[in-house]
Order: sequence, then C-alpha cells, then structure tokens
Amino acid sequence: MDDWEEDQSTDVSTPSFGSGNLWKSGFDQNNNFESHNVTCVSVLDDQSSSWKRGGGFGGQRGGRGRGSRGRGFSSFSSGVFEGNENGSNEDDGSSWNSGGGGDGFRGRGGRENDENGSGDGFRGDFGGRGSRGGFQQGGDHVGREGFGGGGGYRGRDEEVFSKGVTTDDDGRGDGGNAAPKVLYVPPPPPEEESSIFAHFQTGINFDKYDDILVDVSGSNPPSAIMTFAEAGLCESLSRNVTKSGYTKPTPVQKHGIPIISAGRDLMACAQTGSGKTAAFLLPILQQLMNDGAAASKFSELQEPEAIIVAPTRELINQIYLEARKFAHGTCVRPVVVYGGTNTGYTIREVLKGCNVLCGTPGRLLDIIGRGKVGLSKVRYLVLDEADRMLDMGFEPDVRRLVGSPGMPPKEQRQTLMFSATYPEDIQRLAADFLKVDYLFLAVGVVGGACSDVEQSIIQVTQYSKRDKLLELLKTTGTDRTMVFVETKRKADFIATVLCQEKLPTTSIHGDREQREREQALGDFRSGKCPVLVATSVAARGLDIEHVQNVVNFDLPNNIDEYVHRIGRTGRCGNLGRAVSFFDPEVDTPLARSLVKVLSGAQQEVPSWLEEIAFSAHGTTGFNPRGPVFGSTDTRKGGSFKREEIQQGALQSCAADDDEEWE
Ligand SMILES: Nc1ncnc2c1ncn2[C@@H]1O[C@H](COP(=O)(O)OP(=O)(O)OP(=O)(O)O)[C@@H](O)[C@H]1O
Repeated sequence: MDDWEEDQSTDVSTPSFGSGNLWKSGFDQNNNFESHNVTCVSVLDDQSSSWKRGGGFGGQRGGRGRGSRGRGFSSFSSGVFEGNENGSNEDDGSSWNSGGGGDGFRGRGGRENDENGSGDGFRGDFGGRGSRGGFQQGGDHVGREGFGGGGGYRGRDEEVFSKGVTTDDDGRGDGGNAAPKVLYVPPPPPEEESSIFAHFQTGINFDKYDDILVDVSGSNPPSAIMTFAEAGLCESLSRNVTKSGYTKPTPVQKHGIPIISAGRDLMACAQTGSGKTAAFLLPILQQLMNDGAAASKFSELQEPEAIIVAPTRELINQIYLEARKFAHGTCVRPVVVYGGTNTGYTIREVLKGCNVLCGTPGRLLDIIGRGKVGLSKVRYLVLDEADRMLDMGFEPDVRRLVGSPGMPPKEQRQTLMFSATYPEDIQRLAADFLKVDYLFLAVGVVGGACSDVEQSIIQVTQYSKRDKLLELLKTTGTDRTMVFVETKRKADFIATVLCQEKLPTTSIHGDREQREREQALGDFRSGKCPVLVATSVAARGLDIEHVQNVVNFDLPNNIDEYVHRIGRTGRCGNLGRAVSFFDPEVDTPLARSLVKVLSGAQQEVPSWLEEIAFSAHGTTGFNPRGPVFGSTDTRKGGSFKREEIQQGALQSCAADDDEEWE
C-alpha cells in the first residue's frame, strides 16, 4: 500500500464565507508569528500583538539588500528583530511609527527569501545579499537534488519536492520528516452551472483591445481569427464559451488560438487581464476533443495529454476552474494539484482520471515522482506566467519537468508560454524549451502596463505611508482594494492595523496556511473583506471581479512585478486605479523604469519622479518619453537595438538587482 493510501483522515474544508472569519495575529510562545482565523476583526492587545513584541524588522543589522533599498528605516516597530539571531525578543514597547530597525526587507534576494521562507523567514534579512528564492533555507538543497531528495523547502510557492514523503508539502519543509502532515482538502469546486460559468462583465474599453498593435514574428504564422465561430470549436466548447459571456475573442485569442491549433509552439505576450488563459485552453481542449481524448477513468497510472504549470497555488487553481468550465459537459477531465493540500486527496483526484493536469511545479513533480502520472502522452506543455516559471526560482523545476522520464522531447510536444512580461534574458532562455520555429506573439508593448489602469505615484516617507493608506482607503469605501506589501509579516501587520481602523481586511501570503489563503481570497472575492493585503504571491494572474484599486504600499523592486500587481485591476476592458507609494529613500532604483512604464501607458508622470529618474542614473541616453520597451521578439534584435542607449542605464540598474540574486 502506498503511503498516501493510508491517509484517509483528511480534513475537508467547508469554508463558510459568511461566518465572519477574519483573522487576528499574534506570536506564540516561541515568538513565531501566526495568523488565526477568528470571528471578528482583529484588535490586538499588547500581549498578543506581535508587532510590539520584538517583531520589528531588520534590526540593527538592517542593510540586507543593496544600497538604499536596504537602508531605510522600518516603519514598523522599533522592537528590533533580533530574536533569531541572539534569542532576544523583548518588547521595547515602541509603536509602529516610532521608526527603528533598518528595514532590510527590500533587497531583492531577501524579499524572495521572506516571501518563501516559512522555516526561518528572517535568515535572509540579515544576510546582506540573501539568495534567490530561499535556496539557503532549510532543506532546500536536499529537496532540489532530484527525485530521491527528502523533500525540503521549495521557496517561491513553497512547494516541497519529495518522493514518498508523507509529511506532505506545506511549504515548511525542513527536510521532510518534522513537518506536520497537511490535512487540508480544498472544498469541492462548484457543480451548479450558474457558479461554473459565473463571469465578470467586460468593461467599456473591451472593444479598444481591437486597436492594440499586434506583432507575430517567426515563419509562416497562421492568419488570425476574428470570431469564435472561426475557431472551429465543437458544439460543447462553443456553448461553454457563450455561457462564459465571451462574444468575441480578444487579440491574444484571435492570434493565439489559430497558432496553437496549427500545432505551433508559441511564446505569447499580452497585457494583464486580456484573456490569455482562454487563448491556450480553448485550442488545447478543442484538439483533445478532435482527437477523441480517452474519456477519463480510474487508473493507477494517469497519462494526461496536457500539463499546465503556474507559479502560485491560487493561480493554478483558477486556471483549473477555467479549464473545468470550458470542458464542462465533455469527456475531458482537468485536475489540479498544488502544495498546501493533502497529498492523499490530491493523488486520489488524479487517479480518478486526468486529461489536463494543472499544477504548481513542486506538487506536480511530487506526483510524477510517485509514479502516479506518466508523461508519455503529453502533447501540450503550458507555462503560464512563463517569465516567472523560467526565472532562477522555478527554472530548475521546469527543467526537471521536461527532463522527467517519458516526457516527449520538445520536437514531439507543443510548448506554449504566456505572460504579460518577458525580460530579454528570459526570452532567450525560453527558446531552450521551444521548437526552433516557434512563433512570438506580442499584443501591444512587451512588458507594458495595462492602459485601463489609471496609475498614480505618490511621494511618501516611510513614516507617512500608513496615514496615506488610511486616507486612501477612506475614499475607496467598499471598493475591492488590494494592498501590496513587501513581506509576509508586514502583510499581517498592515492588515491588523486596518482591522483596528474598522476596515474589514484580510491578508494573503506564503506564511498563511492554504486553508487561510483560500479563505482570504474567498472573503475578498465575496466582498466580505473588501481590502486584501498581499505579498507578491498574489501579484500574478489572479482574476478577481470588482477589484477597483491596487495600492503599492511598498513598491516592488522589479518593474515587471509592478506591471503584474497593478494588472489585478483594469481587467477585461474595465477601468481600474493603481496608487503607488514612492519612498525616494528606497525606491529610487525603480524610478527610471517606472517613468517608462507610466509614459508607455500614457499616464501622467510626476515631474518629481522624472527628476529622480533623471538624476539617479545620470543623463546619458535617458529619454523618459522615448519608447518603453519597444521590443517584440529577441530573435529580431531590431527594436532592442534601437533602444540600446536608453536601455543601457536601465540594464545597469537591473544588473545591480541581479547581483542580489546570486
Ligand atoms: N473573449 C472574452 N470575452 C469576455 N471575457 C473574456 C474574454 N476572454 C477572457 N475574458 C475574461 O477576462 C478576464 C481576464 O482573463 P485572463 O485571466 O485570462 O487574463 P490574463 O491575460 O491571463 O491576465 P494576467 O496577465 O493577469 O494573468 C477573465 O475573467 C476572463 O474570463
């Protein structure tokens, strides 16, 4: 009997979104921060308030991260976090605004460590440069070394890679054995058609998608379709498309669907919220239907025809629900696997039948490693948020996946990559996974922000951020607002502060249990908590109706991340608003690319920001009004070359960032 088969004692979650589950936070006796679902808005007393009890950030050591990004004072407590270093967690009683410990959170590597590190979250904070994706954290090396690894902390989406380890992957791996078993079983997906096909209304700018310039490069691209009728979808798929409220394809669908249907590999770039998911799902499902995909049935070995990979649990679940919606009433069965859920449950779901396997990389590799999924029938491999999947954090997993026994080589499968951003280096790397004649589809400016989002940048100091946020939220009322912060602890802290201000708020980040993460998203979606404080775990792909505002309480240190974050609003032709707090002490390195993104999306650029951008990197070649990225396909080289001078300084800025990752 397999270990997972013994595990029938799953804890089936039946989250009730109406039950008043907000959370409060506190440190346990060991000063580990925990979030709990409780039944009221949190008001913390001094005993339970982690933030007053030695929970400050960065401490005197500050200075993790480079230059100014590591220098700023934390706007958190002056209760300097020294606990992990010298065992002292004394409360010095300082308040949030009293300044204090060096922030130390903004260094790029460190940020990633923090996002991912549930094991020792702070280690990276003291580490000067940190390492990307938590590679130095407990057990990770072990876990990454191959199928025989004993699990371990995955970093990023906190996936644990393990074979035959029943301790499960809750992202807190320490080598496997000590981790508590994850019992969480997500609630079953909806069965009623009204929920399956619930969709959001397209916005007033939906038709403007047609005006966006599209560039397809590569040899012999097929012609675009203009209507879904031209897509050659079978009756069930067409019906499901109509039930989903889709009347006409978006540009990425007009071009992407025929490219995929023609059997071509594709690297597609289109702005956030413009329908990339359906662009790959529809032609894949259609092809599976055409070819008479075997009706899924129970088997000890499942051999899916399509594998879809995405970087976060919530995103892959969303993609799965989309696949399930479009496949409704057909014999094609999509299944989703992701970390933080009970492994036994996951495996049982897979074994019931699986044509389209959606997964986060860690859990996917785990299931494959357990011999439950054979890859020899894979015809489609989709990397959503492809630039993220191929950056240093996930690339090894992707390589491991394509190198797994049975996976057809790239010549014998179709590889499809989608994102709103594609840094040049990632484009080059991506070519390793694609056939030589892949097509590159660029809808609009590669890496450009969605122009339906009104962007504003407010100059702040670290001390004024909180008041500014409160001021802002007082004006947004019950509008859904996502507030992005840089660290998990800060997410909890800000959420607590907002709760104290009687703003129904919840939070999502990598230290919350999966049940809590899903509950938080549910509460946000339903409007029960119209404010969601999030780390970058929620930056990509999430498609939540009525998100009118995004606030960058902390700006990310990477412009692509900014583009994805603000893309949580202004989706599908709807209008949205993004407000970003710019603290010159720490955000100056981002100024220049911010100016470019703002100008590229025809947004007003504050003169003070232009000045900062101008002086931060010297004057050579800096033309903030010039083309932003202007790039399409790296194989062409042309548009990049035109920009060489302008990009020069930008790249040197990026190079600084990259150093942090090494
Ligand atoms: N042709 C269409 N007509 C109407 N609505 C659509 C159409 N295509 C997609 N949508 C809807 O638009 C929303 C955004 O789509 P999707 O999540 O696929 O965007 P995306 O491009 O993948 O965004 P991101 O870059 O943030 O991941 C979804 O709610 C989706 O159902």
